[in-house]
Parts: sequence; C-alpha cells; structure tokens
Amino acid sequence: MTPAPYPIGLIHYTNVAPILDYLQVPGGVDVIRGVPTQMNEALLTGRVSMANISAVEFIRNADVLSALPDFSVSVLGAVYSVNLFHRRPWGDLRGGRIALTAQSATSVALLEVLLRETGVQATLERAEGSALELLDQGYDGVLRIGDDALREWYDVVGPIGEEVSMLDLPHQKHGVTVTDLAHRWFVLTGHPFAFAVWAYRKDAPPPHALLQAMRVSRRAGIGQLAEVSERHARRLGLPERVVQHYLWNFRYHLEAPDRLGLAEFADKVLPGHAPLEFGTGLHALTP
Ligand SMILES: C=C(O[C@@H]1C=C(C(=O)O)C=C[C@H]1O)C(=O)O
Repeated sequence: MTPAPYPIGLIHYTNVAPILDYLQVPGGVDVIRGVPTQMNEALLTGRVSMANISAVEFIRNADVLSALPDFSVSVLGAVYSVNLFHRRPWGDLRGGRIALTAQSATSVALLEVLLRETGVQATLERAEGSALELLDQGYDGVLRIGDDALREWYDVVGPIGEEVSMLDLPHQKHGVTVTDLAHRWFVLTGHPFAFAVWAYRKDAPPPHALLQAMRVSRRAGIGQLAEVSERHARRLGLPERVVQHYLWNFRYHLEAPDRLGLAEFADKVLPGHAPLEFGTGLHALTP
C-alpha cells in the first residue's frame, strides 16, 4: 500500500530562496505555495501538515504545533523587508492610522509590540496597495513585508551605488522614513527576531527524507549564494549586491540566539502561552 501523501506549504518570498531553490521534493510530498497568512491557515486547518509559517502563529498554536529544531527565517538587526513607511516621526504616529498588509501575521504582532513599548497608540487597519499609494491616501503609516517591502524600500531610498557601504544603507529619502521593524526589535531587546519557523502538526510529523532534502537544499543554496542572488536580483529588478546582502543577512538555522529572541517575543505577545516545542517526537536528526 502506498503511504498517504504528506502535504506541505511553502511561503515563496525571496528570503527563503537559499533554503528552497535547490529543494528536490521527495516522492510522496505534495507542495502548495502562498503568502504567510495563507500558509498559516493551511497548516492550522490541516490542509497541510508542515509549512514555514509566521512565528506568531506557532506561538499562538503551540498546543497543536511543533517546530523543526533547525530551520528559521531570523535576522539580527535590519531585515530590509519588514518595513513601516511613514512621513511623520515614529513618536508622532500617536493617534494616527496605520495600514497593514493582509499577508502578514508576525510583523503585525511585532509592530503592535513596538508601538506599545514606545507608548504610541494608533489605529491599525487592513488595507492593500503600495506604501506610497497608501501614504497618499492619507494613512500615517504603512506596514509592508516580503518582496514588495524590499522593492518599495529600494524605490524610496535608491539608487544605491557601489560607493554606499552595506553597513550604512539608507532608510530615509524625500520625506519618507522606512522603519525596519527587525532593527527596532534589536535596539529594544538585543536579540535576533525570528519571523518564520517550519512548523508541523504534532499529529503529523514530517518524513525524514523531507528534512534531509531541506538540509541538503539549504546547504546548496547558501553555498551558491551569488547565483541565487543574481537570479532573484534579475527577477526583482534590484542590484545583485543589494539582494546578496539581503540574503546572507538571514539566519536560517534557529540557533540559540534566535530561540532567545523567539522566546522573548512569545512572552511579550502572548504571556502565559503554551510551551514552545521543537522537534519533539521527531526521529533522530542527521546533521
Ligand atoms: C522577513 C520576512 O518574514 C516573513 C514574515 C512573516 C509575517 O510577517 O507573518 C511570515 C513569514 C516570514 O517569512 C519578510 O516578510 O520579509
């Protein structure tokens, strides 16, 4: 008897290209793709058994989900693709209206934490459109994530020539400020921020062949980062150097500092949450 297929969901943002571009999906694994909120829902409803999902949904559903112990989309400091666009200074957003992308769960929760910790009360509303369109429509702030956020950051601050150091990438131009939420989290806590984990339903752990294939493809992607960056830079219409900097900056292994950041975020966002489990019940891990 052939075993039932194992369905997985994959968020297709460029930030996971180094993990997924070289993935050879093993037989018996079915893949669907989508934005974070779609993959969150697919995992929570059981349509898929494992997905890279918004870290905040892993925290909120820690009773039914476990996370792979060695996969994440984390960053220490600026991330470049989780951005609040605004014209007035952060402190002056008090009483204002902030437009939220419908693609995100974690970054919305992160924004709420950061606003609360800085004493800024604002009205948060779902609204679709580019950052500049929504600012022109009268929103005081616009949250964007993923490839759109990266491109729109570059549209605002670019062009960035060879003379600009990657340590000093701009975040302001023509009266628009692009506040990088991961950078703000770093300033607040000193920790990395984990945006996504690979979560699976505790009742349906992933087959070993899939985990091995993901580790092999991550090694290939990181090892060929120049090629990955060139390919995606062309697709995004961004300089290769900027995309390579963007990609190497991610922390893909859920290491101890990433777990500290995740635990701190969990306590801020959902005090009293169920314990977070990493790989409990998974068969032996091969490095
Ligand atoms: C870093 C990012 O992280 C993503 C942000 C998510 C969210 O806000 O819910 C979910 C998955 C992550 O891959 C990004 O969107 O650029």
